[in-house]
Amino acid sequence: MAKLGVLLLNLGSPASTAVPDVREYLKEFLLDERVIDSPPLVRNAIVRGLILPTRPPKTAAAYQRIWTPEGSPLVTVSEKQRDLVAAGRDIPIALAMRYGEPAIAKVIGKLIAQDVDRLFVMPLYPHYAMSSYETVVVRVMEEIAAQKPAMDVTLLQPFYQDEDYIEAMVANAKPYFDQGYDHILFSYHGIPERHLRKGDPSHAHCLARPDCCESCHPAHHTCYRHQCFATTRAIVAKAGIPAEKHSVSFQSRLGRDPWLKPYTDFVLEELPAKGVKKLLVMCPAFTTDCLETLEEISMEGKESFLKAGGQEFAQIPCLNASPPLIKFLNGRIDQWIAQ
Ligand SMILES: C=CC1=C(C)c2cc3[nH]c(cc4nc(cc5[nH]c(cc1n2)c(C)c5CCC(=O)O)C(CCC(=O)O)=C4C)c(C)c3C=C
Ligand SMILES: [Fe+2]
Ligand SMILES: [Fe+2]
Repeated sequence: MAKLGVLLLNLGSPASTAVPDVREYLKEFLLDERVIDSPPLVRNAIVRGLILPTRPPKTAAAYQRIWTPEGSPLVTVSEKQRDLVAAGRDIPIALAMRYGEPAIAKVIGKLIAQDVDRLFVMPLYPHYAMSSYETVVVRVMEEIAAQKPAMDVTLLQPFYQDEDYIEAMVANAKPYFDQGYDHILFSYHGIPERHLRKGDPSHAHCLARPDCCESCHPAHHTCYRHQCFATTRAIVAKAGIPAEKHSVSFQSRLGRDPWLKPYTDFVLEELPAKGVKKLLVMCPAFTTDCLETLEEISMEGKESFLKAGGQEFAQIPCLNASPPLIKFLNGRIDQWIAQ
């Protein structure tokens, strides 16, 4: 009989808000070839020469604004998700982070020490990007190849239009939708446009035309932009959000290269002039609240929207450790067990 185990994964946070810990975290994160995808010498020069000497104090200050007595929201809420999924199950449910702790190598080592030989790997990213889903899966598979190559592994695929995930998103957001709004902004983490083109197997489809993501194409299997639009369409259809009352934007860009547009920070400043006074922001790229939702959107974004003439602003919380998310994860685990 196979011994089953489940591994939940997310991005990870610094060990603390101290500048040296933040620098260490940014070093591991940004030296990842799937995050800054320049040739190694250039990547090293950019990260070690430009980013690490200047960015850590700014990032540390941002983390200080959201840090809780228990630690980073992303990590502590992920631990709650793990504990809730584990409750009532008699198989190991583990949690690891792509960067920082709990580290993938150690967590896989512990699962192997518990004799797990059939593993369900669950990256908690709804969408495929080489800088999120792909890098964590590649890292997990490298570690399994090194520690237990015979492991029987199943991967949870990006669940951007999974009906149960969409149902969870709508259930979680309903109290906010019911309060009324002028506009809902679906703000997704951005990626460089180059990353979309790299992931396009035809090298001719992604971003070749503005509506590339609307037509049928095999590139969409790995097209982050297409998948973000598909999530938005599905939520909008299920919740009955009018076409003229929502839009999509992309946040958190880094560096000077073009990233997916429109940029959330610009959109937040423009919306009040278009008559939007009461705004809801939803961030479906994140299953769990983190620096990018709690600080960049709920603090910085709110401030710039209000400064530009907006009157009411709310960020709809991510699914976090809510019953709808736990139900969704348990549904996928039950499906895998039954296979
Ligand atoms: C939702 C998936 C994510 C994608 C895709 C993604 C791409 C991506 N990110 C950076 C650079 C940074 N991201 C940072 C924080 C951060 N990013 C994600 C998720 C995705 N990133 C999360 C969940 C978080 C928050 C982590 C937390 O501890 O709460 C940061 C750190 C903060 C900062 O200094 O701004 C950086 C840097 C790039 C370059 C990129 C794609 C190429
Ligand atoms: Fe990021
Ligand atoms: Fe596309």
